[in-house]
Amino acid sequence: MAPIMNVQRSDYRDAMARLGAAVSVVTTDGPGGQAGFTASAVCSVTDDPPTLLVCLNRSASVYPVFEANGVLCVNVLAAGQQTLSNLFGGKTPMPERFAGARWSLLVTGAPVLEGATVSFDCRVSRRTEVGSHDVLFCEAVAIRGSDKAQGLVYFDRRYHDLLAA
Ligand SMILES: NC(=O)C1=CN([C@@H]2O[C@H](COP(=O)(O)OP(=O)(O)OC[C@H]3O[C@@H](n4cnc5c(N)ncnc54)[C@H](O)[C@@H]3O)[C@@H](O)[C@H]2O)C=CC1
Ligand SMILES: Cc1cc2nc3c(=O)[nH]c(=O)nc-3n(C[C@H](O)[C@H](O)[C@H](O)COP(=O)(O)O)c2cc1C
Repeated sequence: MAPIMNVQRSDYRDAMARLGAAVSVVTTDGPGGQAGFTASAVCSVTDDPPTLLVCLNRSASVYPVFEANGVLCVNVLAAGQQTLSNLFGGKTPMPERFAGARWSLLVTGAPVLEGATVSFDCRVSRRTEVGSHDVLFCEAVAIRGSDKAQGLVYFDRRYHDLLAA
């Protein structure tokens, strides 16, 4: 493939499709109501204080809800949960999204997904605007993991189960 020098949005998206990533359903609940969306833009920042980041498009219908609540739970999807990724990936009404799985609570009240490989229950400690997105820095106040769940990766615009040997 020839190098691209003047990078357009479509070039960037095609290139990012080559970067395999975990897929999470990020949820919230509180005074702003209940909401959730699918995110691949999730990354560890530092372990002290335990902080990860989530990038959220300001034009997403869920944006004002996350802004109002200030808490969220990053639920990393397991093999076989790609249906949930599509359900939370846009357009579907919120009650329908949550009806697709079973949920519990940890500390903040944000919904914690049953069967996720791991869930990070967080308070949003800082946020910054970059282009179309807000980068939410999220401090983990509780974590719940599953030893049994196998991973799920989004690569080349498709889902791939990540099975341990
Ligand atoms: N960071 C984000 O906001 C992401 C948004 N999406 C959305 O999900 C839908 C389906 O996506 P794909 O099937 O992966 O095809 P696509 O061609 O829209 O995206 C390919 C890749 O580009 C990146 N990307 C897409 N939209 C982006 C955005 N607005 N800001 C920053 N990075 C972006 C992601 O890494 C994505 O996997 C699209 O509507 C897309 O906008 C998907 C992945 C990440
Ligand atoms: C695989 C996948 C990954 C996504 N990653 C992100 C992301 O990291 N950040 C984001 O703002 N939106 C991301 N989206 C899009 C949101 O999930 C979607 O915009 C959100 O559900 C809100 O849609 P709505 O405005 O119809 O409610 C992703 C979608 C898919 C299918």
